[in-house]
Amino acid sequence: MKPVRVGICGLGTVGGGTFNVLTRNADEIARRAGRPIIIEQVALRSPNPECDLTGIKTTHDVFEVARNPDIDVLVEVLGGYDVPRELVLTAIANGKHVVTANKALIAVHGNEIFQAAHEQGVIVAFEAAVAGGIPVIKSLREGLGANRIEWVAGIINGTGNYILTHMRSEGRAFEDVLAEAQALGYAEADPTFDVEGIDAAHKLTILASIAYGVPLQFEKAYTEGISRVTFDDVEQADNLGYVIKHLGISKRTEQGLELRVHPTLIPKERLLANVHGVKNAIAIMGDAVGPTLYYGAGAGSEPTASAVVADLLDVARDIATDHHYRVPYLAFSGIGEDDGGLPILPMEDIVTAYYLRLLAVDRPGVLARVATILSEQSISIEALVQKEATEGELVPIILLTHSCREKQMNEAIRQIESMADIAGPVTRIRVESLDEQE
Ligand SMILES: NC(=O)c1ccc[n+]([C@@H]2O[C@H](COP(=O)([O-])OP(=O)(O)OC[C@H]3O[C@@H](n4cnc5c(N)ncnc54)[C@H](O)[C@@H]3O)[C@@H](O)[C@H]2O)c1
Ligand SMILES: N[C@@H](CCO)C(=O)O
Ligand code: NA
Repeated sequence: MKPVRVGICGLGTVGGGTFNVLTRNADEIARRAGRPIIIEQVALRSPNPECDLTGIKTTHDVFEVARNPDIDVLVEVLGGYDVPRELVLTAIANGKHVVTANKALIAVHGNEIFQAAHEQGVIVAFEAAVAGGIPVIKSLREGLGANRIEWVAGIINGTGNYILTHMRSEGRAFEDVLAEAQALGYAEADPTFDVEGIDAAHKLTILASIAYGVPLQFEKAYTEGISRVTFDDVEQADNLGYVIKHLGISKRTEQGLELRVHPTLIPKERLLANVHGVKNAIAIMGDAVGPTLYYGAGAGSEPTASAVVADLLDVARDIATDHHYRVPYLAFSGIGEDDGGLPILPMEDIVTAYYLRLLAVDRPGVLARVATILSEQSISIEALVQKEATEGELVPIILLTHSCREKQMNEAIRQIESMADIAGPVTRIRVESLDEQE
């Protein structure tokens, strides 16, 4: 059987892992694919000490790979938006299949890329782009194909979860743990993508398109990161029986789709609350199957390579199939031009419970006024903790509310922040009690 010839563009964390897994497991992979998958060329800027390139054709020009007539599949593992977009479109125009780990590329330029690929009849596969080594795209797109998906919620940024885990378990500072995650190869080239929630929003955008058959709409995702979560919030949440996790959440409602990424309080006993370090987990609710959970390494060299190589196997198996009969890029037939009657909802319309932390002057009547403001917005309080203050100091007040509309909470926070006896901004962390164990 003719081998499938691969060109790898980028030999960093993921590219290096892909090179090594493909080389090390070549025989096993060939038996699975029914033909050998060989590395024909590697485009790199600098050597990767983990990879032995003896006998491999190399280049510094990634576009040489996209135009190389001896290559069947281009693997894009550079990172970024612009060069990868041009590279992938060039490869597609040259009739090559594409495998990428780049969620920024798919979330922002995916609609255009899939259209071009469809016209050329080539495959674009991106399992590594969401939750690294966890085969969540395949599970959602194929394994859950019978279901109407009700919600998807998960920890989908390894770096962020690594930081929250080590802040909680060791009381370490944010910057210190971030530097460690970067050294381990988990973080994006620009780590603000990890800590400000952008990377998770890219991934959630992709998951929502596959779950509900809507076009990729990254620009409509609500995005909030973990950079403002303090050790005090982590401790307060712990005292109340919760763990703070950074979640991507997309729920189907009667009005449309929620698409939001933010720190979230989760009850300690939930499975998602017990996903630590660089591990990711995604809970998906289907109407037929019920709740399901996918867990594993969300970042790192070989775990991510595991997904890249699995996509190469799919390409090797599907290469001879008429492209009209292949699994569609985003699971639904058509390139996602129609939103199936599911618009993405503005953040003001979502309904959730909240954790609030306020700093108040220790004076009678402050708490009563806060309670009145909340009740005027029809927000009821589930729990309240007021810490002891020493004379003249500000006291932290912690509140847990029942569910309300975000719009009402915005108004309540605006009024609370304008009270003379409240110092500084109110911290707000949303609470989710999604029952993935139901
Ligand atoms: N690191 C992870 O755990 C992980 C997991 C899933 C997905 N991803 C995604 O995989 C992609 C790669 O991430 P990474 O962590 O391997 O990054 P990296 O920085 O370790 O590797 C990227 C490599 O590409 C090279 N490169 C960049 N532009 C180039 C060019 N024009 N020509 C030749 N080489 C070029 C860089 O020199 C570098 O070696 C990104 O899109 C990232 O979001 C990473
Ligand atoms: N920077 C990403 C890599 C995996 O997509 C993360 O930490 O999750
Ligand atoms: Na994956």
